[in-house]
Amino acid sequence: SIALEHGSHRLGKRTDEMMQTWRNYGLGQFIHWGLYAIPGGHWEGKYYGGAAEWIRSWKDMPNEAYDELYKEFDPQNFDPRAWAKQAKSLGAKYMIITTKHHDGFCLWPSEYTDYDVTNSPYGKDIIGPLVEAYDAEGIDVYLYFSVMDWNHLGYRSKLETEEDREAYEGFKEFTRNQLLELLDLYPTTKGLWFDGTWDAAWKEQAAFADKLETEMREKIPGLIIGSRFRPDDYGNRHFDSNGDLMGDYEQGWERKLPETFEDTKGNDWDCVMTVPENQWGYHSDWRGHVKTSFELIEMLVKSVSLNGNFVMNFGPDGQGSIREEETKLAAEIGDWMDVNHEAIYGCGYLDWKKQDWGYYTKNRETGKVYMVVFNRPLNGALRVKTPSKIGLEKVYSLKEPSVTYEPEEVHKDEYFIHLKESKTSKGPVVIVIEPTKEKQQEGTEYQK
Ligand SMILES: C[C@@H]1N[C@@H](C(=O)NCc2ccccc2)[C@H](O)[C@@H]1O
Repeated sequence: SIALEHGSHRLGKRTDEMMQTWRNYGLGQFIHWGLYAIPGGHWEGKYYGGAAEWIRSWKDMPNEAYDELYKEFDPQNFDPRAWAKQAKSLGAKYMIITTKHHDGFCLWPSEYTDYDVTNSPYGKDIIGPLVEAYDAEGIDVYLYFSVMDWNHLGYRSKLETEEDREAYEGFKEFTRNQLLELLDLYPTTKGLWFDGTWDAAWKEQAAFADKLETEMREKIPGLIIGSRFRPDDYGNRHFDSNGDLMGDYEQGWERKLPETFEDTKGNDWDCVMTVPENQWGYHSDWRGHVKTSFELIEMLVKSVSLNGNFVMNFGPDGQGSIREEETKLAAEIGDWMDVNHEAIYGCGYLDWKKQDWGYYTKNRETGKVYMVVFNRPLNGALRVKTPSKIGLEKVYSLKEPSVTYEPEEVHKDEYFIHLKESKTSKGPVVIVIEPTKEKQQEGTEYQK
């Protein structure tokens, strides 16, 4: 292996309480909110086809025009308690809020810049009331922070001249100050979700980032930081030059999902997902495919079945309202979660052979097995192959637990479970198996 000073500092998973809590969330809510919600993907009557939160980089949007938008930020509809209540009914266990996106505008009163909410007509802290409202609903709060900052004069994407390097030192100090300030102001935050760390300039900062990550972890013991923050000695993020995971979980699944357990390398991971194909900030004209609640539930279940968390994105509009499409999805997913959350919370990977009807999840505490059925076989017979000597002690549906199923053994350790579920059931049906205790399959303990 390659000698690294600033590579991964831990092999294997974190096993402490805060990480176990993180591992058992299942479902999270991402919120992308900021000045980009004001133009909402349009400028002077023209439609911007890129991601709405990147509109400042659009050739038809003069930087000067974008940089004046903070003078219009006055979201009178902003209601953090309503947002938190909606997240509760969705069934989200944690929420990630953009404190500062790539444009550099800060939703909290920062001592280190004037480019923040206190200098907008709104004039008040946004992050604090959100943290308070979500804490009150029992939803853990994580802070999204973009290292890339188009507003700061010291920011550089690459370091070419001596002047670049001097300016960038100031930018690094500014970045450190803002991060420590956020942890001081919002000490109940459970972790940081970093973004905008792909620049060559940042990839040269292994030592600085390593020291800063240590400082942040000292400020809030147990703080959870993913693989997208710091580069190793050779500029590698997510996995260091020896292939070991940086940070506490893999943060590489943005708008995509792993297909197999092997794709996850056995690590903890999250998938962050947009409702349209590629809009995080508010865009008033969603084009292309907009995901249905059925598709989002399948992505959620697939994530949990592979030991990941699924984080669904919301992009409130310029006045602070949650758009109706997202409200509708939150209600539909919430209704399904009300009945089936037992197959999500505290659940993870089960090493039984994947079948066509859908996904298995396993409750890490009870060992109960959940069959989440998305593809009902035409003959209604769900095939289940168990590891040898594991039987199906008790089988029932989460929706109607009183109705038990008698599995039909069609081969050794292979059964058919004949679905009785009424065809009208909305969304995937979940069948619960309480496996016999003959012998807990070796190896599944590791998957925890
Ligand atoms: C979570 C999302 N990340 C931001 C983004 O720029 N993603 C595009 C991207 C993703 C991975 C490598 C480079 C660039 C988007 O604006 C969202 O904030």
